[in-house]
Amino acid sequence: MNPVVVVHGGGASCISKDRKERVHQGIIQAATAGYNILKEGGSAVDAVEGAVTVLENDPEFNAGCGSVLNTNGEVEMDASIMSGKDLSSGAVSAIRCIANPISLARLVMEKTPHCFLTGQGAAEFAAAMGIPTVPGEQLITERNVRHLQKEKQEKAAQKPHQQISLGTVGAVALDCMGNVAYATSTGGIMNKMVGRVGDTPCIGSGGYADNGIGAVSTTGHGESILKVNLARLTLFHVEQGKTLEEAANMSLDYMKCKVKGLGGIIVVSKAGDWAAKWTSEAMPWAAAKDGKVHSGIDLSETRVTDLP
Ligand SMILES: CC(C)C[C@H](NC(=O)C[C@H](N)C(=O)O)C(=O)O
Repeated sequence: MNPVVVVHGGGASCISKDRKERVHQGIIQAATAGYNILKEGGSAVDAVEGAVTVLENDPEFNAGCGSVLNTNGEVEMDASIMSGKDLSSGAVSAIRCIANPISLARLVMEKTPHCFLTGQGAAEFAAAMGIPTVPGEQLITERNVRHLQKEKQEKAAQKPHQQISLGTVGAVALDCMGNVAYATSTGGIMNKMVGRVGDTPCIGSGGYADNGIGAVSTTGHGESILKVNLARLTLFHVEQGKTLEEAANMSLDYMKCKVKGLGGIIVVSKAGDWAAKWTSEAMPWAAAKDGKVHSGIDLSETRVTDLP
């Protein structure tokens, strides 16, 4: 089986030109990291964790360092991961002071009898697993401090505004053994209430993986994604015989019509086909397969480069 990895960097609105270049670099780096793991015989779970870790460590994206701030100016993160082999899943929500929530989600999947840990219990589990804490400020970027201020001012003035380009991250992969997996990680949405949990850690909404069908990772307005179970809905359409593009468009359209929510989807099938679709203004994405990486941010341009 030829391995495939697809990554996304959130459902973005207008990205400035110089930021576009940095976002593009980051997304390619993550796809390459995931692909190299698969090439070296790593599993789909290893690949999605590896790709998402690269993006959590990149301050341009809304996950790990670079996460958006809640209404108190703090970072609270959500993440989940799933193996399509046996549907094993791991999720964490409202996580503070940890560099890589996706690795904690994987530990929940592999080292506990549970699927989902939150708040204090998740923090205690992280400590027990030897995951170091980082000072909260280490995850906060100047850009997000500015954005929170702006968001609060606009809200106070009741100006119509759109959430600016954020950058939730996700990955899907198919490995040489025919296993699929997904991973999604986020700081959530800016100016959210303390304790707000979105779609990202919820299996079926923030992602889904089943070897019999494929794997999906989502981004977008979490409350809308939760209401329609966007990831599982997409795979349902694939199960019904739709192509990946049709399935992604159908579930995104449904979310738009039913709850006026915008978002984006990456999907890989058990056969190794893939698609990236969005109803937000843009979505940074990259797909690595057969030694090449295809990538794009908006509809204006798709690049193809050879993998090193
Ligand atoms: C405004 C939206 C399209 C931006 C998008 N946000 C998420 O994906 C947030 C995540 N699904 C949640 O609700 O917690 C982003 O970060 O790029």
